[in-house]
Amino acid sequence: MKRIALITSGGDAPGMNAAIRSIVLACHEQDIQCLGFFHGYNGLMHDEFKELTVDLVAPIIQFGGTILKSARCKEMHQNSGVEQVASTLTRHSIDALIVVGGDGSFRGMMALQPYWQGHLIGIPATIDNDLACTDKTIGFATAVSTATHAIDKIRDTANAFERVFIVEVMGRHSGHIAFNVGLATGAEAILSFENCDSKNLEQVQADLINQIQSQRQHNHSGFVIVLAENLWPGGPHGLQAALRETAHIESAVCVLGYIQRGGNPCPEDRILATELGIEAVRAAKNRSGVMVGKVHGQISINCIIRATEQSKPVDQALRLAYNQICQLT
Ligand SMILES: Nc1ncnc2c1ncn2[C@@H]1O[C@H](COP(=O)(O)OP(=O)(O)OP(=O)(O)O)[C@@H](O)[C@H]1O
Ligand SMILES: O=P(O)(O)OC[C@H]1O[C@](O)(CO)[C@@H](O)[C@@H]1O
Repeated sequence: MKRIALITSGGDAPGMNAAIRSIVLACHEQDIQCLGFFHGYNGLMHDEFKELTVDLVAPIIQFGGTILKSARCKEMHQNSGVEQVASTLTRHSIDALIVVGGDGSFRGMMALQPYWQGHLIGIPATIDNDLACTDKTIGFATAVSTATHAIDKIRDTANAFERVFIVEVMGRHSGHIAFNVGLATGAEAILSFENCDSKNLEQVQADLINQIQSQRQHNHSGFVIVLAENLWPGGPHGLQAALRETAHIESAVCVLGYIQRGGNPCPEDRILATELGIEAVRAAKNRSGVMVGKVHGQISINCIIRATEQSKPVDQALRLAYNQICQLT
């Protein structure tokens, strides 16, 4: 193997830079040239790249974002776009492409498979943690930590004003961030896909109102609701209006948004990214169509189809813990 291409794709995740660094260092050690293409699949489409050297990546492990930039790329949903990417890889005599990204980015690799003979390796990196075949994705631990610290601050003002707060967290359509952050902050309520029947939100709303009203009778502290994005019609403001209109409950809304995607990666993400980067280069020699992950503390290499198609529910133990805490408080 002489030459590897590398992209970061989809939502950026803290730890992507640590993965880039590790891949480049592993390539250097094995005399493999490493070309970094910019802006996800767009860079492969438009031949926008730079050779990644040890000097370039040496100081980046602690930084959020990605030095290769990231993007979504519409053209990848059409055969002509995929063919263009394949032709760039062929023209540069690339032996393997490593994609650092989420499930969509891996679907891009699957689309590429029929058009390109080189080896395709995925490294899971998304704050959403919605990829199977790995306990955690790169960026998730940092996002949970960032959101936890933010809600701790919100808690102070919620208590001081005895206010209900609706805090929206990211996760696209999965509740990994919502459940972990909700438990870590002692949120009074977690509303996510896993514990709310989206076809019966009226019942969810009625239960929530009961919970708020009964808490009001017993103590005068704040009430923090962690709400998963894309769950409630109209988002957190929709829920805010519903609480006001049906029960005269006033609340404040805080959308944590992109703050969860930024910032320096926590040690756990740096270490995970470093391990997966090294393993990805090793796998690129003789495997293709696989994702390198970590399951129960061990490196695990699985087919990207399985990683993207299999669902990864929020840990049952986490949901049980939340239910028990709710009964105790
Ligand atoms: N079905 C598909 N076929 C081909 N390419 C795809 C497909 N789905 C996604 N892609 C490519 O991968 C890119 C990234 O996908 P997406 O926007 O879903 O982010 P992601 O990798 O899932 O990361 P995150 O969810 O963290 O943002 C898309 O912009 C597109 O270029
Ligand atoms: O950057 P964009 O395109 O607004 O995407 C936001 C989405 O990306 C993520 O941050 C990562 O997948 C999701 O949590 C969120 O729904």
